[in-house]
Amino acid sequence: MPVDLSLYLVTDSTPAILKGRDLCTVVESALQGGECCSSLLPIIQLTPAGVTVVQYRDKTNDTGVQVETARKLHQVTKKYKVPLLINDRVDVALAIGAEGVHLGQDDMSFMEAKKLLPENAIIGISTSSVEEARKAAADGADYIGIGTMFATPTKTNTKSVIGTAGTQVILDAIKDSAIGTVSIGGINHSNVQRVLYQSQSPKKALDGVAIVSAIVAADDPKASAEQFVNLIRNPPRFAQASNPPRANEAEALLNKVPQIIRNMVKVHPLVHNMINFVVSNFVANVALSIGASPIMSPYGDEATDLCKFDGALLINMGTLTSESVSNYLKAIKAYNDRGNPVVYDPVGAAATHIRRNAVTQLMAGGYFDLIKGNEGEIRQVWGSSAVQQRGVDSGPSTLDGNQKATLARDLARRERNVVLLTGATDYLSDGERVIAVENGHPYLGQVTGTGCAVGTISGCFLSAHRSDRLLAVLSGILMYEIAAENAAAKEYVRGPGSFVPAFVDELYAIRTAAANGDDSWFDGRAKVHEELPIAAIMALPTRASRIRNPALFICDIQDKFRNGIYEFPKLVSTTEKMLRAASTLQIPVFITTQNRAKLGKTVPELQQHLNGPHIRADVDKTLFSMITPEIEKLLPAPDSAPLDVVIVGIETHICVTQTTLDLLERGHRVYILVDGVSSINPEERGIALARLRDAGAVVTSSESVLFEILGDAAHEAFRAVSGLVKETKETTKGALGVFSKI
Ligand SMILES: Cc1ncc(COP(=O)(O)OP(=O)(O)O)c(N)n1
Ligand SMILES: Cc1ncsc1CCOP(=O)(O)O
Repeated sequence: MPVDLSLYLVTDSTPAILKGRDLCTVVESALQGGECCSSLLPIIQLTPAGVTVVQYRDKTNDTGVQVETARKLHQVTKKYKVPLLINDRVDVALAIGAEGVHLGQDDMSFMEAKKLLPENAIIGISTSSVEEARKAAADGADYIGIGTMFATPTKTNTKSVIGTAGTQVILDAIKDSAIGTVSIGGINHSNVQRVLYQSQSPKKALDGVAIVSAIVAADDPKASAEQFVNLIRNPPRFAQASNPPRANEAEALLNKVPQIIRNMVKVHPLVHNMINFVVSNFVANVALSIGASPIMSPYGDEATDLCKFDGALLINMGTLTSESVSNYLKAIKAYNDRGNPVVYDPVGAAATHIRRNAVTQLMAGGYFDLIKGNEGEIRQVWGSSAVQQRGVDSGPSTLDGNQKATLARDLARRERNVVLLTGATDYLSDGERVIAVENGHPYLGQVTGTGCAVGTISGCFLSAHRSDRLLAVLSGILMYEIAAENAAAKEYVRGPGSFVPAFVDELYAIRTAAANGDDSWFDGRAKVHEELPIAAIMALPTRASRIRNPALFICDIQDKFRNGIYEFPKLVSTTEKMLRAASTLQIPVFITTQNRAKLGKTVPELQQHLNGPHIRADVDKTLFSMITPEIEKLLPAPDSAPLDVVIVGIETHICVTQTTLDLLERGHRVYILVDGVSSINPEERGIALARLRDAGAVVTSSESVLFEILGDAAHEAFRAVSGLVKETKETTKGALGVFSKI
């Protein structure tokens, strides 16, 4: 049955939220938030007019009180012609004749509830992953509650906090279904528009938001509901229409750049820098030299006044302190509320635990018009689990140009903003267009602050040119990088030291030329082209880091191969050790055989270890890859919980290779045990392992993996596993002796 989910009120009877008030009175007040229109509408409204659904969620009272309260609430909701759903309790819903129920993953199944409830009852299901959402849609649920959007004190036992990015993935996965969708968790007046805007996938958007505390705990629930209705009806102020690429996009953009620079100089924008202390002075001088007005203020409360100058805010977390994040969040809110541009430079994003957390908090806490960073930083923001960053440098590059372009494009698409991935070539994308810029000079990499200044410059251009953010940032980078080339070409510039003053002079020279309407400095100088990204960043190899979610894959260790495969018994002994450890640690095991009828079963030495609940599959196949449809069905979706697949078996260059590539392609991480894989020709091993390492797999040893899974000598299985390692030390040595020479 269709249900208007736009403003979905979930009740809470805990004293901290209800504050001694009567629940029915609070709910009635919230329902009055749309009273002007609701009496004209049928019981299931199709236009948002105040609270559109109420869910009675009571975790404290016993059944008798719940039935009594639900009955009273139903009187109220009926008056406002709004459906009442009961959380968890089908029996309570039946007792009072409620319009439906909301069920969690651990509650009565959809099918059972469907059997018990009347034909037209509304049934909603909580989901936090793609599989749960797909299942609810396939079962025929009326809507899904997707969450938890943001961590919230109202429900602390939530399975996962998925944010707008996770919600978007779920919406995308069910884009072909008509099922209703509502987001829940930590949603309030200041983030509701962003939740709706940033969660949207190209083909499916949220139908509404479910709110507990922001309405039930509000001093004035009616005013709160009214405010939600207004916010839900309008896009956030920072929302922008997309600019789909046209033919010759780079050329079309370049034609506009001089004009954009002239305009920026004329506007003389203010740029509010919350920037690291190392580069503050240099960056302020750069901003002045291009004709902007910099102010450096790390004090979040000051932003409420500063944002009124309608300039841009730069968040550069280069010298993070314990107070930085809360100050940033205040400032971001002030600029977001006003619709003024915010630039995020996640300096050193992957370097430390504190910085990684700061990235998570800031990404959840506000909207950034531009995210600018090097490869390591942008990968961290994207959510790669294994970024290596030493200090603030990018760390070793793992992506080629095309992959960088794809990363920038996909992050911009996901966040619905603009992303600049900096490096010798800069990749700039708004989620549709990707522009590669090859201007600049190596001296820029030798002077502290030159990267940070790009964030500030971008802010200046974003605030002066609002209609096309990609064009604004492109103009800023070109002004900056051409000035660097001009400075480095001066005969008195001998290195980074003499480069700095020359660079500031050249920025000033371009600014002066632009102010005089002279664009000759730009003629033929831009080294810019359009980059066509590959399919999707999901296809990028996910480099493995720490093993967190292990699974053991045993590939085709069958009798018929015994005589042909190089050092077969040693591979079997490694596999036996891994199977025994998997049983102790209850690691899920997936086994395949290739054409069992012809090539025989998994070898007898391993058979005794192939029982138990952790043995998830034992599949015969003709495919070379182990990722058969049967096994694929059993794997978790990588966006919810990528596996750390430890693989052993044969042949390295055929079935092991194809399994590894399939797993990487699906976003899982793969660890190939050098002492557990073999081929008929030993030379094939080295070639295949090198290829798979390039593709993103980790080539390692059985013992190393076992200790990594344990992680701590205090692990309850430590004694058992270390005992096993000791017991098998001779066979391990033998296997390494032959297999480690790759
Ligand atoms: C609309 C909506 N979505 C999700 C939930 C959470 O339900 P559940 O997972 O069953 O957790 P509890 O509410 O039982 O704590 C919900 N209630 N409503
Ligand atoms: C019931 C529930 N399920 C996931 S989060 C949540 C509580 C949401 O409460 P609030 O709107 O106060 O953050």
